[in-house]
Amino acid sequence: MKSLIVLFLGFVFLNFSTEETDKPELVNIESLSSEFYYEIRYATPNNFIGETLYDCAQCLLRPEVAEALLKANQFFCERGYLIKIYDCYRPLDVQKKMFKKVPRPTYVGNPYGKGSVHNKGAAVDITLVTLDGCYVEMGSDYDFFGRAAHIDNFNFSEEILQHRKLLFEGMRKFGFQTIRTEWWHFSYKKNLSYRTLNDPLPCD
Ligand SMILES: C[C@@H](N)C(=O)N[C@H](C)C(=O)O
Ligand SMILES: [Zn+2]
Repeated sequence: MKSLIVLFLGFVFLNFSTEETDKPELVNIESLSSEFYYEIRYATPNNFIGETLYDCAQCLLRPEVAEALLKANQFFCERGYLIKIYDCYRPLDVQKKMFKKVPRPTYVGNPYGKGSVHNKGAAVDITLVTLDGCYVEMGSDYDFFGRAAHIDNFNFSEEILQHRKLLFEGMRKFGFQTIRTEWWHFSYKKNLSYRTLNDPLPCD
């Protein structure tokens, strides 16, 4: 019995140490693929706070989430579109600033409750663009907090509904979940074991 317990503890310890030493917690998606477009709004004052919140424009994600996003991008590419990234990992302190401005958990995850899946490096805010980077209409601007952003609002042209349908289909296919109030937000399903982070973006 004693040796079984020792064996079990050894196994648990080895698993933890492998996870902590071998795998980086977050990867920069640019190091995995050059096929994304970027408009990291929180690295500019053009966002709903009106202030620059990040020191640099980077998309950091859990490696598993980054791999899933690469697969989704390939899916869209085969259909004539690519992903444009608005936001990925977001430090908890930035979440607090956002929540102070918009204390509505349906639009900004509550940093004093569960937080946001962005704070775990496991959510993305994205849209689609054409292969050469041209705008694709989704029915509202990014971070428009109102009915026009809701995914259960079907009061749009057939073209917009088709764009949204494709976006949701591609993302769900590779393990992302939608939320009802924001067409651009996708949380990776398997995020429960990831911890919340507050490290600033690693800008050189
Ligand atoms: C603030 C917005 N871009 C967003 O990501 N909202 C969700 C709900 C979040 O904060 O997790
Ligand atoms: Zn989001």
